[in-house]
Amino acid sequence: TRSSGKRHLPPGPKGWPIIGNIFDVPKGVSHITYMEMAKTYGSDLLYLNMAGTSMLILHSVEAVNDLLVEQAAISSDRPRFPMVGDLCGWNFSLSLIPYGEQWRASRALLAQQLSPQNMQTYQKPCIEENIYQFLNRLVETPEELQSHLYLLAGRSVLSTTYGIYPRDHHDPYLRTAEKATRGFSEIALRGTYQVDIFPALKYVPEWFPGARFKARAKVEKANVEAMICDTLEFTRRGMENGTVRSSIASRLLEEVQNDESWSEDKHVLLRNVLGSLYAAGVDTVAASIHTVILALVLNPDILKKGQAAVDVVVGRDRLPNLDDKGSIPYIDALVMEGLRWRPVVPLGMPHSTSQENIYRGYHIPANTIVIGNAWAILHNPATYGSDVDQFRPERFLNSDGTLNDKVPYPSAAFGYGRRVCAGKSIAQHKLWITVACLLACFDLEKGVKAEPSTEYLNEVLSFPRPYECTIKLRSKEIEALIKAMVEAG
Ligand code: HEM
Repeated sequence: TRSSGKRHLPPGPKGWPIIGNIFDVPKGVSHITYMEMAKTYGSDLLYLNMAGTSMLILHSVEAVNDLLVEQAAISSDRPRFPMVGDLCGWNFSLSLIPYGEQWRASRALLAQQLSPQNMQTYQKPCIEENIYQFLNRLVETPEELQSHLYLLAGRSVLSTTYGIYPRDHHDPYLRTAEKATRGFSEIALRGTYQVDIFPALKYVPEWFPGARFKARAKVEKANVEAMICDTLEFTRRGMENGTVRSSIASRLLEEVQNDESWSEDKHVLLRNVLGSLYAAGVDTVAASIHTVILALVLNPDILKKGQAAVDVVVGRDRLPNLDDKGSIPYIDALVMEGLRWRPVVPLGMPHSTSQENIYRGYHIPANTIVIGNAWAILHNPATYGSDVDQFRPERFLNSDGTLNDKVPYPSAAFGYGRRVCAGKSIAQHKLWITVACLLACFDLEKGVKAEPSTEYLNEVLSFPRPYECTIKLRSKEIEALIKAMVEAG
């Protein structure tokens, strides 16, 4: 066992002086590498020293529950991100802000807006309208599945958050938000920037040789500011001249008008919370849906079962809506299996400890980065069966087709403890209605040119490499139903 002074650290490779284990860990995200490394130490805890920063990777539900849920009071901070946070300006974002008063106030604002009551009144009609538009686009240009999916996910966040309803990919608000978010993904990829390993570099001036990262950061910062400010300004102006539809922003701004204790600080808080949602809630949702579509294309028998399950409940005279959620367990099983089989954030978001701790006799220093390896948890044969690498929704079902509550929900896909995904419920609704509607309307088949690749790109998020598939309407009547829903919306 290694030690820090006299105290024992959890198991992990020995490492070099100063740089520690930097070279033991490949560039990019590496959930499988960590899982394999943990196995070689026969431990669900894996400790690495990243040039002086302690990192602890958890590989079991037990360790995650003990450290990130039970001890959330000391493990809900975030590490600092010198490049993406300090220099590119993402520190405002709810996903990155330190654990404290501002974080608490932000989560409270969202919890209130995303409450079940608000979900029924405000989010549900908006989510449904977006999905029917998406189906209509798929009827017209099925070969553009990928870009329709991103438009669906982006439009859905912009409309529920700000009342912005982009018509197409050229919408300026959509483009600005996409640009900022793409920048985030490129920059946050571990190992891309030296300043993340040696934070003192952030003080070197822009003209200094090798400081090109500072020029990049300036451009990114401008994109981020445009994303969070222009959108809220759209809602504010729209409210003044009565042209904007209700949204999370408009309802919160209305509250402000009646709140005498409202201050500039609270306004900034509101802007920042809302500005956090696009980056957190677009690619995650699009990638999760993409995974289920890939699985359906690869498994025609599962597609058929899903279609039959929807048809029995919904019939052929209407499209599914969110009131059907709860009565088609096969769709729940499909969505859960997608989240389990290929979790979008396989290593979750890193937490950080705010004080030192002893766990199972091991010393865990203050400011240790704690990562829950969702992939390892969701691919544990003891929980999900020996065929964990297969896509098999039936694992979540009893033989009579009802949900089997003995098989745990793949909650690791949404993170842990107090920092658990703030959009978990809204995301579950979006995934459910999208999968139900796709099955009701289309036959999804392999493309003619090539077998779909099952390869995933593991960047900040994990998503399928684009694949070819054929999307055909199940009948002419369904096209009429889709058109009618779009016109009604
Ligand atoms: C399938 C879709 C989604 C997945 C798999 C997902 C997953 C995650 C994960 C793993 C985290 C980190 C949790 C942790 O630190 O332990 C997270 C955080 C977060 N998610 Fe999601 N998410 C999804 C969709 C959404 C949506 C639609 C929204 C909002 C509209 C959203 C908003 C957030 C926010 C604001 C945070 C930061 C929470 C904090 O740090 O306190 N997410 N999400």
